[in-house]
Amino acid sequence: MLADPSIRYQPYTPLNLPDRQWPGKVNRAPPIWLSTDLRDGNQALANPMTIPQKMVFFETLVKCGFKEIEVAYPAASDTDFNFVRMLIEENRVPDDVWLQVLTPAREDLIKRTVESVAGAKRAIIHMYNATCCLFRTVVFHNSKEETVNLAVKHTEIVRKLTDECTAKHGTQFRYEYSPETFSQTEPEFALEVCEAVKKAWGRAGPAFEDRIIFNLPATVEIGPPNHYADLVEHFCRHISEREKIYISLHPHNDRGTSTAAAELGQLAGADRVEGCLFGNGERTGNVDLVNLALNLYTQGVHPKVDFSDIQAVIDVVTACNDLPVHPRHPYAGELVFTAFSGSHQDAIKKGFEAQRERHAKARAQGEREYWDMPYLPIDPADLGCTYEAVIRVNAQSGKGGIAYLVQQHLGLDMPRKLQIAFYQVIQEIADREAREMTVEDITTAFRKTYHLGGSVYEGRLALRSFRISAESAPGGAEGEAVDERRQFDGTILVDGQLRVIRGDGNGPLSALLDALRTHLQVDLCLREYSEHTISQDASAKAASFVELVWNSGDVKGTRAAAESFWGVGIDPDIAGSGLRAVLSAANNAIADRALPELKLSVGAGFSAASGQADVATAILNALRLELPRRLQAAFFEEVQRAAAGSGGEISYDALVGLFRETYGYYEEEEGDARFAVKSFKLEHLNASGRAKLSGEFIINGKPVSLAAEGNGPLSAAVEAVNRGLDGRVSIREYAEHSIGEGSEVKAASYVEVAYEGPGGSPKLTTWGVAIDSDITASGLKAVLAATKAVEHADEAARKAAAQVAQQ
Ligand SMILES: CC(=O)SCCNC(=O)CCNC(=O)[C@H](O)C(C)(C)COP(=O)(O)OP(=O)(O)OC[C@H]1O[C@@H](n2cnc3c(N)ncnc32)[C@H](O)[C@@H]1OP(=O)(O)O
Ligand SMILES: CC(C)C(=O)C(=O)O
Repeated sequence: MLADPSIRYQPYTPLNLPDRQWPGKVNRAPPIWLSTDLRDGNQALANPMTIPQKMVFFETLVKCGFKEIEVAYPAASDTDFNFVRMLIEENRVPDDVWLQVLTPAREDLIKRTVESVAGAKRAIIHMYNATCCLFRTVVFHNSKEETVNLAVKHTEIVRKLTDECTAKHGTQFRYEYSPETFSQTEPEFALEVCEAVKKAWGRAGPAFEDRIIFNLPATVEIGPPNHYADLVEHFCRHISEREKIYISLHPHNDRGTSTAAAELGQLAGADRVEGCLFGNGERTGNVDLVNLALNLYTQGVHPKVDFSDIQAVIDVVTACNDLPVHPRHPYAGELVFTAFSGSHQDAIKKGFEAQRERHAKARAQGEREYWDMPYLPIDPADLGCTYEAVIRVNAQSGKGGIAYLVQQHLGLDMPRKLQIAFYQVIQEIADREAREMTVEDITTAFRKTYHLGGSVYEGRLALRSFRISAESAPGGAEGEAVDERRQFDGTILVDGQLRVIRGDGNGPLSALLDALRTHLQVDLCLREYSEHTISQDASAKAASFVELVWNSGDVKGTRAAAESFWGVGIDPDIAGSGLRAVLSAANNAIADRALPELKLSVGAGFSAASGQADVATAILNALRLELPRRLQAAFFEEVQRAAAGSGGEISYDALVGLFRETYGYYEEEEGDARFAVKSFKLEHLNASGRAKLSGEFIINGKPVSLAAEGNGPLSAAVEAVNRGLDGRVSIREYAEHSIGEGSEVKAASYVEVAYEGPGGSPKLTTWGVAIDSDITASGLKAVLAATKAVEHADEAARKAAAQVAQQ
């Protein structure tokens, strides 16, 4: 580059227009648009468009709503000429669309041009000759006078030929004249040429169809847009019979300011703008009509052309031009609705949230829902774009953007501190891999980090089933509200092995934390908890977020603990989502740390809580039975008794045998069963659930016929059993769950019955356990199994009663 460019380049000559009006004006209506994609755009392509390409492009322009389309330079080539003919002969031009064709001021070429549109309903003949000094002298070797004469003479030819064509074919013509290189032409001379052309045309009138179009090209953009606006205003103010003229702009983009030039030119009085979609055209291109139209749109002015499906337009234009649309191109570029940087993303995320609230309020008050978003001048949805690409994540991104994507794609509103924690996870990946993080990268990292989304992402601890029950805390002065404690009974997978754990606390989460502490020596406490509902289709789910800290050392779970662990849980049930969130955080806390293994034998001196759960775990793994808590306690007593009688220890195999024996639990086929329902009939007697049960049963290996009524099948069974007893049994607790899945699914039932012998003998409670593919049958079998122990007691009671009678 030159040290002093002024030795080579001259500045534009500013126009002296001190009373210029355009700076104080505002564009409040769209101009008449002319697309010259198929002419100026086409002539600038290395490979001009084929007829089929032109046709697709033309149809796209029509679909977008362009009513004036420069379709060809018909004298240039057969392709262009034939394309115009095809449009006309195949009736491809809607009635409200004007075909425009360009010709130089040469008679033979004008003739061919008019011939090309013969038979069209409506056509604009556009003739040009360059008028600036450089072109006059260098290209045409013409004086000013000869330049005027050239324009006048050929305008008269256009007039004559079009008149003839109208007479012969009925085509309605308008005339457009371009003093090419207008912005480099002396302003007074541009006026002089145009006045002469208007006169030669001789039929300009104020009606739309009669107006002559003076197109004022910035053939090469040689000055700033304000200069162009001055030239346009000067022309508009001084041309005679302004009301019979449409002033048209044709800015090129050599200085990169064609959009500004077109906008200021309209303020300066122009009525019409010629350009190309996405700014194709000679050199740096024609002004971009999409840009201009959407600039108006974002000012609340409908441009009267439609880009609601901008991608479809991009697809056609790029295919026909064989040129890409730059990723940063206004409104159309792949990246223009995208923010990578943290502060932009943060503002956009907050903007969306604020806008949602603002719109809801405005809607409720019947007011307009204005778009007012940081960094997004237009709603991408108005152009048929989704919000998917609005926020994209790389090493420049922040927590806000990542949280936005998690919100959009997983429906989770992360609390601020979780956003910070998860941001570290993504930053670490983005830095390490030095690449953009896709939405999938982020959602997968989220699922992995918080063990969310099925077995693939499960951590070392995973919830299988749980039950939360309430019990009143002891104590409390009379009249005081009694605190309810919560009990957690659950089955969790620990490193692939099912374990029964249980704990107590003020609420479900602290009860689970207690269980983790008791059974797995994972001593954590809750620092933060929040939840919200997620609406997915019609079914709402709960999402919970917890922050846990180690409950050890000096800080003992206070906010001072430096290290904390976040967890996320989703479940249809709110308690379930909280419990899952606790396990998710616990997984992050334990990382690789070893957990206490399941004991393979149970001793008589085991602590009640861990011993009962270990026993229950053995039964769960051996028989898939999830024992209710009180049954765990009852069976643990049996186990301790048995262990005491066998040297203080009992193996797991022996323990399973003991369980079967104690609760009459056998999975054999009916023929061998000790407690079986051979057949039963259940009649519902009324709406309140009263039922009549009759059937053939096996009780402790013996066939028995029973029939009785009760409030349901189980109470009817109890009633039937009571007929054969001297004492009475009643159901104290009933629980059930399914085992297996699909057609293999079975019901497991647990029944605790209380027995009261004749003559007020002490109450006895006993459990029965059974499974069956039919849930009623499994309940009945469990009742029958429970009566086994009762029968012994009844027998004893009867003997005792007989002895008393003999005495
Ligand atoms: C700014 C613009 O975009 S203007 C539109 C430009 N578009 C095109 O040129 C595309 C189509 N053009 C063509 O196919 C050819 O140029 C044609 C068919 C029009 C003419 O081809 P040719 O006759 O071979 O002439 P050529 O292409 O060399 O054009 C230059 C001649 O036209 C003259 N000329 C240039 N512009 C004009 C004009 N607007 N009016 C009259 N004559 C003109 C030149 O002075 C030169 O004349 P000369 O040969 O006497 O010196
Ligand atoms: C023919 C004219 C209008 C032209 O294309 C230009 O000046 O750029």
